[in-house]
Amino acid sequence: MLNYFQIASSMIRDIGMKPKIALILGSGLGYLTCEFQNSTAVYYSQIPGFPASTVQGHSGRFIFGNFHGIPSVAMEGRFHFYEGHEIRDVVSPIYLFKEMGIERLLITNASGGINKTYSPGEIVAIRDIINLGFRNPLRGPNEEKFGVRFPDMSSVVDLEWLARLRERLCRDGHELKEGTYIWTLGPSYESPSEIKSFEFLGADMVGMSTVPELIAANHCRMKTLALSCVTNMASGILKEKLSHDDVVRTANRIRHRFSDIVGKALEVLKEIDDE
Ligand SMILES: O=P(O)(O)O[C@@H]1C[C@H](O)[C@@H](CO)O1
Ligand code: HPA
Repeated sequence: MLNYFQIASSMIRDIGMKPKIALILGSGLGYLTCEFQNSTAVYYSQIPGFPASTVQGHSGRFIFGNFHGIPSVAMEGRFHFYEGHEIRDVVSPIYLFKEMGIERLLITNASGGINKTYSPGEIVAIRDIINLGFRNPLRGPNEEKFGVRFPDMSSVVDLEWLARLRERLCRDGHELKEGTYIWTLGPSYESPSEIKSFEFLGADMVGMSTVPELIAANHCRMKTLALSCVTNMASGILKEKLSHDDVVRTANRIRHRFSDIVGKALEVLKEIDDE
């Protein structure tokens, strides 16, 4: 296992800043780091033993900088199980962030909409998850320094942060929908019959990431918000075939709205932390 403490300490020392929040940027959503001020990049390949990112729309680097006045670090490129990584490696950034002293995490992703009230380009907050990947990143010996053997999963996101963001957006005349995200292994998209069965299970969105990250973040008690960009309706709902190029294109198309919501999520966080 990587020595997260050693890596985190040397990164913080070399960069000369201690981030307060970490962001994981999903497919096509890496553009948020353009808004970082005084930024420094650290490529995953510069970190000995760290996994490499292989997916189009995921650059494979950390960006450190000031984001909406908060010292932040963002992952441009996450690790997916389907890339061939071990499940523990998929969540290695979460424990690295924890060792940097970070208590807040904002996860983003691209997903397929199962709930027919959603439409492509809509941003939905994840309220709950279904682990259909049947992989758990906590399998194996428990690292007691991070968390307990059997973590409670009754709320995988920080409900106060979510409620405050919802209120804030409502004041501006926008509704923030909340839904359940189901994780499949990928990399093939789902079949129409799979989507019908996921709907029956209670899922609103489907994707190939995020669930392992939420389990690990919950394990080490990081307060997390998760925003999903519904880039397409899930398989079989509309006539169109699914393609990753379209996923990335839609994520890019809604960049202003996405960046506005993320900005407000950080603003409400400052209010919460100041209280
Ligand atoms: O990293 P995310 O979950 O945003 O990426 C989604 C899931 C697959 O990696 C890819 C499929 O288009 O986009
Ligand atoms: N299915 C799985 N993952 C996805 C999808 C989808 O329809 N869209 C974006 N990521």
